[in-house]
Parts: sequence; C-alpha cells; structure tokens
Amino acid sequence: MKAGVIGAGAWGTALAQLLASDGQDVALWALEPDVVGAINGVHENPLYLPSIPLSPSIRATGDMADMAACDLLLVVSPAQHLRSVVRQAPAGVPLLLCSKGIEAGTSLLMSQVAQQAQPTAPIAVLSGPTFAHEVARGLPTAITLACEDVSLGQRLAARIARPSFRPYLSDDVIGAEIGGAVKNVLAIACGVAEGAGLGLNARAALISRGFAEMTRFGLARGARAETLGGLSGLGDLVLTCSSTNSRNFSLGKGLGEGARAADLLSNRRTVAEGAHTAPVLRDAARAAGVEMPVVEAVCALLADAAPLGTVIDALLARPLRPE
Ligand SMILES: NC(=O)c1ccc[n+]([C@@H]2O[C@H](COP(=O)([O-])OP(=O)(O)OC[C@H]3O[C@@H](n4cnc5c(N)ncnc54)[C@H](O)[C@@H]3O)[C@@H](O)[C@H]2O)c1
Ligand SMILES: O=P(O)(O)OC[C@H](O)CO
Repeated sequence: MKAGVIGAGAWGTALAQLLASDGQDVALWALEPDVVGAINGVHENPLYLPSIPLSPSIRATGDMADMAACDLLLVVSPAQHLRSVVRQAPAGVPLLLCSKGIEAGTSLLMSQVAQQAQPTAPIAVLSGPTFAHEVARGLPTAITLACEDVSLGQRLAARIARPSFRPYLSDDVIGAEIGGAVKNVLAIACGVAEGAGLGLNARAALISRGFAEMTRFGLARGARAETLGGLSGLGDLVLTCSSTNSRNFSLGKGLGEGARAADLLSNRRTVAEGAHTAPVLRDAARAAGVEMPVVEAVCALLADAAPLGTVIDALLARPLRPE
C-alpha cells in the first residue's frame, strides 16, 4: 500500500516529494492534465512548484479511481474545493487534511466538511509554519498533526515524519484548523502594513493583536489556548506575517501599495486563502459575539469598502482598552 496526495499545487507537490524522499511510491492526483504530464514526464511541476526536481517515485494521475490503491490520503486542495474533491475520493481511507480555511456558505472547518463528504473516513489535520518550497528542498520543518484518535495520530505521525520534517501530535483538531485559517487573514493585514510603509512596530502590533483575535475566536469555537500558541497558530502566524514568500502577505502588500483587491485577485492561478476566509471569519465572529477588528479591517480593504487611510485611522482610533 502507498500514500496518496490529492491536489498538486505547491503544497501537495511538496508533500508528495517529502513522502517520496525515502524512496516509497506516492500517488499524486492533479486537476490539470499538463501537471500530470510534467510530473510523469520530466519529474517537475513548473506550474505550481517550479525549479524543484521531483522524485521519480511520484506517479501523477488525473483519475481519482487510481487513489483507491492508497491506504492514506493527504488532501491538499484549496479550502473552497475540499468538499468536492473529498466527495470523489475513495471511501473509508484515512484523510490527512492539509488545507487552511473555512468553507464559505457553511462556516465549517475542513475536518467538518470532510466528515460530511466522507462520513466513514478517519480524519486528521496537518497544519503549521511550512512554506512548500522549503519542505520540498528538505529544509528543517516542524508541524502540528492533530487527530482526536490519539493512536491513529501516532501512526500517521510516524508515517510522515522524515529526518528534517517533524510532526508534533495534538488531539485538538479544531484548534489546529482555526490557527491555520485565521493566520492567513492576519498575514494580509501585515502585508498591507508593509506595502503602505507603516513600519515594523505596526507589523509587531498586528501580529500580537491579531493573535489576541485568533485566541478569542478559537476559544469561542472550542479550541485550546496551547494549540493556538503552538506551531499551527502562533508559529504559522509569525512565518506568514514575515515574508513575501507568503501569497497572503503579498496580496496584502499589493493592497497597501494602493492596488484594488479585484485587480490583484483576478486571473491568479495560485490561492491566497485569506481572501476567501476573511468574510466568512468576520461573519462567524460577529455571530459568536467575538470582536475581530483587524479581520474587519482586512474585509473592508478586500471589498474595496473604504480607502486605505480611513481603514488604518479607524483601527488606530478605537477606544483605549486593557491588553
Ligand atoms: N503553498 C504552501 O506553502 C502551503 C503550505 C501549507 C498549507 N497550504 C495550504 O494548502 C492548500 C493548497 O494550496 P497550494 O499552495 O498547494 O495551492 P496552489 O496555490 O499552489 O495551487 C492551486 C491549487 O488549486 C487547485 N484547484 C484549482 N481549481 C480547483 C478546483 N476547481 N478543484 C480542485 N482543485 C482546484 C489547483 O489544481 C492547484 O492544486 C491551501 O489551503 C493552502 O493554504 C499551502
Ligand atoms: O503562501 P501562504 O500565505 O498561503 O502561506 C503558506 C503556508 O500556509 C505557510 O505556512
């Protein structure tokens, strides 16, 4: 039996490369026939993970039926497509969910969506500070693997751990998912600060106050504080808020430089999950009575609802309050 990866974007391809790094066969399902052809033909994914030579042990396919030969499936589609790809996956196989986001229309986390789409599949979540191109190059990385079934979590961790890839176990699935979803929205805010030249004090303030928002929302949804303060929460927040390697940070940088969200988002091939998560998160927070002013500000900019200066001034003019 072999592991399979569903989704051959940057992260799915990097995870397939990680799994194949000890020589084992890996099946990789890709949506685009060009990607299937390039991976099988020249062992590269020029569309989503260029300049990384891939292991010949990775076999790409466009036919989901081929994934029935796998005893573990990593699901790595964009969050808004997770329901449709999981529905097509073979039934009953353990699913390790690697997407970060909240489903629009339902406000469900990825584990909840997957449970609806594949009711008999055991489910776990993989989330943390992991730029795909670094993992694909074998650089040292630590990540949270969350699973309510502790013994399944231990087996999955042993299965995916590699000398430079270190999963830490948790049974707090909701906490791991909320960290990964919320940090993408906060990374857009930090990108705005960069693009608008607001300085590094502003970035640190956004990371800290954004983390307070993540924690308030997470606790309201049943997450544990230590999960939010771990790799999948604070760890990923720091990574994604610090580098233009992040698509979310780069999107925010463009907004901070004065571009319109619609122009930045039109015709892009890669996903900036925070743009999809932001309005869903804002509505879920409002419904739960959780204050998330940084998330509200990002939503205003994404919707082109107010000029940048007005949004920044409104954040700074909020009533003074205890930390
Ligand atoms: N790139 C990273 O470094 C990284 C790291 C950790 C987690 N993630 C998460 O992994 C998930 C996937 O991101 P990525 O970076 O691999 O993607 P990507 O931006 O590199 O590629 C886009 C992906 O979307 C897929 N896609 C487009 N339309 C689709 C459809 N209709 N149905 C199914 N799939 C469709 C494409 O086939 C491709 O796999 C996201 O939730 C992201 O937050 C990414
Ligand atoms: O490029 P981003 O902003 O989607 O971030 C990628 C990963 O989620 C970082 O952990």
